[in-house]
Amino acid sequence: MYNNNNLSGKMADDNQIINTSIPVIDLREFGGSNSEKAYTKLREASEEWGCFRLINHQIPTDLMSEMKTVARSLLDLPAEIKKRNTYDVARGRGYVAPSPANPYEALDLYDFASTEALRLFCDRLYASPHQREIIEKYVGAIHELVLDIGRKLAKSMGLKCNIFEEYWSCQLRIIKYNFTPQSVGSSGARIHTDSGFLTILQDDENVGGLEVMNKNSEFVAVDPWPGTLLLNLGDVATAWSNGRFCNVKHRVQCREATIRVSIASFVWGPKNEAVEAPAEFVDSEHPPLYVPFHYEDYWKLRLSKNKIAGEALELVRAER
Ligand SMILES: O=C(O)CCC(=O)C(=O)O
Ligand SMILES: [Fe+2]
Repeated sequence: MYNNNNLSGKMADDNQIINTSIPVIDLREFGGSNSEKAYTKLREASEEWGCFRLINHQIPTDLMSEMKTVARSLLDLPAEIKKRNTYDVARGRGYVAPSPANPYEALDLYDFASTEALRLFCDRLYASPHQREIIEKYVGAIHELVLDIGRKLAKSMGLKCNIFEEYWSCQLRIIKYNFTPQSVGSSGARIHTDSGFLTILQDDENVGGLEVMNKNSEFVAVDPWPGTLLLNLGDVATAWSNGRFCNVKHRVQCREATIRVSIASFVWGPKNEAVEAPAEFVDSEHPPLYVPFHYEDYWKLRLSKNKIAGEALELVRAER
């Protein structure tokens, strides 16, 4: 997640966009005759890119489009109502308002697996019974997918556990970019890595602009692909895997003067435990790269140092 206060502005450099595609992971290939290949592909995508398109997943297409409609209508509510979206007043988390310099606005549902958090989010925004039902179904389906991906990622690395078995903090964020003719060519979300382990992104089905960085530090455009999801790995994934998983750098560029809506489901970190590489990833050739840390402490550190593109991991490096 990036610093909400400083998202926009033209990019200083004029990075070239590369015309290749990010890896595609087909969930139907797991368990069938291509299963072994599918796990290898998943591991390679996670190590080399830290992101991939997920196709043939179990979130129904209808639910995805209904959720998009709900997201749009909540983001279209009057500002006074959207401002009621707070879950942590002390830290200022909740509704992010757009400003002339910043075309981005967002509503947050922290802890989407909690019925109480869901109820509060809906109550504060005066969501209709239908909207509540859709949000509840959507976060339920995303939660199932998170668990499935946690099992598959672990298996792809030769582990038997489910990474997200313990209680992990998670957050649903619905985002609207109010792109105007003046914002074309500028940045809607500046370059960042996500601070947690995993992000499941339902990007806009029509409006592009999302770009991810490959291993050669080139930006690759992530074109819309309706019905699919984009999975990103963040800083916690890099720390947990003892440096094997890539925390993908990405940004959103304004390509056209239109509204862009995306829905991000973040899986941040274990609630009650430190982020630490499993013993299987550590040996004399692979000493621990990072000290164990609690996600919330890392999040605060990242924000206070304004290091949002993965650099904050240097601050939790183990001594050599
Ligand atoms: O809106 C998007 O497509 C990406 C959003 C994003 O990267 C984030 O919220 O961390
Ligand atoms: Fe992101």
